[in-house]
This record gives sequence, C-alpha cells and structure tokens, in this order.
Amino acid sequence: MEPADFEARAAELLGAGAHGYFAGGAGDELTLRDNVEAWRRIALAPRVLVDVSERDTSVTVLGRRRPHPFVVAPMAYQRSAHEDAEIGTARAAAATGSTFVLSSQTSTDPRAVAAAGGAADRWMQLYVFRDRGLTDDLVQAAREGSFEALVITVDFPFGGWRDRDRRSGYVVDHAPYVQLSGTPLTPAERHAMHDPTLTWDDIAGFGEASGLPIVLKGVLGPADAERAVQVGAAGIVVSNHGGRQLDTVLSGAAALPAVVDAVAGRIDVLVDGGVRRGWDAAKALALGADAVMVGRPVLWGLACEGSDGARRVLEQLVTEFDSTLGLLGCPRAEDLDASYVVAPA
Ligand SMILES: Cc1cc2nc3c(=O)[nH]c(=O)nc-3n(C[C@H](O)[C@H](O)[C@H](O)COP(=O)(O)O)c2cc1C
Ligand SMILES: O=C(O)C(=O)c1ccccc1
Repeated sequence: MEPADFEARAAELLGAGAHGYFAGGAGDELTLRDNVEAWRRIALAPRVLVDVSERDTSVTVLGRRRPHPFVVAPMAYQRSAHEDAEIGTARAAAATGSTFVLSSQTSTDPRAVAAAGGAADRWMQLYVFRDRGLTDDLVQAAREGSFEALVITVDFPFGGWRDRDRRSGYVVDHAPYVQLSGTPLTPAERHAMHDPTLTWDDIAGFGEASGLPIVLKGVLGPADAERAVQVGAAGIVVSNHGGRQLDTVLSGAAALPAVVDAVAGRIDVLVDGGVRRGWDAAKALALGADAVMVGRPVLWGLACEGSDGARRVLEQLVTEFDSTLGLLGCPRAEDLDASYVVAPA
C-alpha cells in the first residue's frame, strides 16, 4: 500500500466512531475542506537553469537547525488509531528527523514517549484545564521528558460543534493519560475539561513556571500575532485546528501572509491545516512560514501500518519537498520567498 492509499484504508480499518472523530471537522466541514483546497489554489512559479544538483531542505525553528520543515501536529487519543499509539508516531518522527508534538490528550505517558524518542526533537502541547493540577502535571512531565517547548493551544476554550461525533456517540475507547474519571467519556465531555477563562494575561506565567519557550497554537490574525510577540511567545502556529473548531473561519494558508507581515521576523511562525504534499510545505515557506505541522496524514499512516506507516508518510513528504526545491529552481529551503508563488486572484 502507498501512503496515498492510507486515508481510504484507514476509513475501512477504524470503527465509524473513531474514524469520524479523526477525520471530521466542525459544522458543515467547509473549513476542513478549504484547508486542503487553499494550498492547491496557490500556484508555484519556478525558475529555470539553476544548479539544483544539491539541495538543502533544512530550516531553523526555535533556534535549532532541523533537517526539514515537517512537524507532527499534536493529536489526541492515538491509541484509538493503532496500538503503537504515540510511541509509534514519536518513533516515526525520530526516524525521519521530524519534530514531534505530543498532545495533552495523549493515550501514553509523556515520559514513555520521551524515552522512545530518545534525543529526537519533541514539544509538549498544553491544554489549560479547569483543574490546574492536571495542567501542572503535564508541564512537569514535559520537563522530566526533556521536551523542548510548550505549545499552548489557544483556539479551544471548549470544543467546536461536531456533527459526526454527536451522531456516532463515539466514546474514547481507552484510558487517556490525563484521566477525569473511571468512566469512558465522549470527546465532547472531555473537551469540557478546558478552562474557557484563559486569557493573554495567563500566558507568560507558563513560560516562567516551565522554563520552556512558549509556542501559541491557533492564531489566525495579525492583531493576535502581535499580542503573542508582546507576551513573550517564541513562536506561533497559524492554525484553525484542522477545521475542527469554528466552521467557515479562514484557512491557515489564507491567514499566513498577514500574520507573517505583523510578526516581521521577531518570532517563529508555523502553519498547519491541509498540508498534504511536499509542495504544500514549499508554498507555506514561500509565504513566510518557518515550518509546517502535519496532522491527519500521520494518523492515517499510524492506523494502517502502525509506526512504519507514520514513518512512510513523513518520508514521502520530505522526499516530495526535496524534489519540489529542485524543480522550483530554489535549492535551499531557506531561500524560498513570495516570488516562488502566485496567490489566487
Ligand atoms: C484527531 C485529531 C486530534 C487533535 N487533537 C489535538 C490536540 O489534542 N491538541 C491540539 O492542539 N490540536 C489537536 N488537533 C489539531 C492538530 O494539531 C492540527 O492543528 C490539525 O490537525 C492540522 O490539520 P490537518 O489534520 O489538516 O493536517 C487534532 C486534530 C485531529 C485531526
Ligand atoms: O479533538 C480535538 O481537536 C482536540 O484538540 C481535543 C481536545 C480535547 C480532548 C481531545 C481532543
């Protein structure tokens, strides 16, 4: 099976509830679809007669050189996709030089994920729960597991309106690391753990308490990007949460240019949502992103072939990205700029 077949195969392998939860989005899923289409609408504009015999896919993010711009997005409940779960995706990331982001809603103890990932780059995604004890425990685990940064997700005061989950009645079929009670809960019940009173005033405190750089995930506009700089974030992820929160919001691809302008190089900018091909990542970098997060494709690889499947998805993205640099006539990823893309009219 090719990585291109994983999405369809995962739909056959997974139960309807888990599949709907992973694949689905908010409302009519217009943003879910637009995330993918927005990258497709941007045209690449190649240059010719450039020596592309050697290419450099590396980028610098949070002050560290990384072999390529692909970061595995934080995704909840990976044990529902495959028994390899987060250990499997962390190993796949480590094997491909991808930075791995562990979800707060991990199925696996963060310390075990850290042990499996060894010296590879990993960040901890943080949800701020009403029960701050649970949040503090994750911060502590991040420190013990040598996680390099805290990715605080800021677009999730509570869960979006998700028809697929309401219809399926899906309940999480394993005990996640952060437990609420002994009873299995629906995603909506677990989404209600989040603290909806969280504001900008709280952010710097997490940096101080953890000693780790803070990345704010879920920023879509230039004013919020400016505030992220002001509160001392080291980076932001331009994201609409994979179309899972508020339907009809703009795509990461559409939001990116104005955010990049506002940030003006002061902090790192990542983008996610609908990155499916190596050339999508090239477009993101051309529009000023420093790196991209990839979500569902990694999950489909995990569901089909466990850790090996997730690794194959990441390998293919890196190979496609490398080939894009060559055929675009821009052999160094860090030289990508707006001259290599034509935005839709
Ligand atoms: C099944 C699933 C679970 C997710 N869980 C989390 C999470 O726990 N924390 C978080 O910040 N984002 C979460 N996200 C959002 C992803 O990190 C990411 O923003 C999004 O999936 C990127 O879009 P893509 O799937 O189109 O690549 C989740 C996404 C999916 C599909
Ligand atoms: O479903 C999600 O998108 C998500 O981020 C989440 C949030 C809380 C619990 C589980 C998943």
